[in-house]
Amino acid sequence: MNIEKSTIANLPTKYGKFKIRAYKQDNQEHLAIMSKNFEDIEAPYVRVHSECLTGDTLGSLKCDCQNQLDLALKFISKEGGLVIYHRQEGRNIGLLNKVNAYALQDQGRNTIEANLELGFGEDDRDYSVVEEVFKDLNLNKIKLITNNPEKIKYVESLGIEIVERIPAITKANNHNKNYINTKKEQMGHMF
Ligand SMILES: Nc1nc2c(ncn2[C@@H]2O[C@H](COP(=O)(O)OP(=O)(O)OP(=O)(O)O)[C@@H](O)[C@H]2O)c(=O)[nH]1
Ligand SMILES: [Zn+2]
Repeated sequence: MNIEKSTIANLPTKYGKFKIRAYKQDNQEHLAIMSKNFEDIEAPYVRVHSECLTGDTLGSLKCDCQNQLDLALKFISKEGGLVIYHRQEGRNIGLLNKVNAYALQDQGRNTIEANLELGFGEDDRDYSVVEEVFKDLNLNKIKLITNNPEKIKYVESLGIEIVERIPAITKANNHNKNYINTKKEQMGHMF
């Protein structure tokens, strides 16, 4: 696999001081956001956060992404570990298609039905860059922050030991409760 990686730089944030390294795979650029001391931890906390421009940047209430990112960065800054910011917008259908999916959701489709109606799978993400990040940073034992059983399965398939799973549950609102319910009922997410 052809992966290009940056050198490591400092990134002071409102959450604390992190180090960052960018990874480029095909046309997607991803980021590892690491707490200062994570190399010294036997099993660091890891969050794989898939990009959601509408949530992460604009504060959309249609999903729980911004709250989950906020939770992960606070937690990792305090407890040690890393967030992999995985640039696969809209479960990897891209921003334009996600907006089309949102328009279908405005007409009553749920998050899965909208994707299928547009000719995509319910979740088209590919996590192969995550394997490269784990190798690059010598991670073989982690504590994974997620509700998503697919992420757990993927990490375990790499031979990485998950010593603990930390739920990424945040407060729901009127706009995202159906979305969260669909993830729970139809995608097996552990809420
Ligand atoms: N296609 C599509 N993508 C969405 C929608 N809402 C959020 N997303 C994308 O879904 C991804 C986040 O997925 P989630 O299901 O919230 O969470 P997860 O990463 O699978 O699982 P957790 O680790 O438990 O948070 C991001 O890439 C978002 O852009 C939607 O309605 N349609
Ligand atoms: Zn979102």
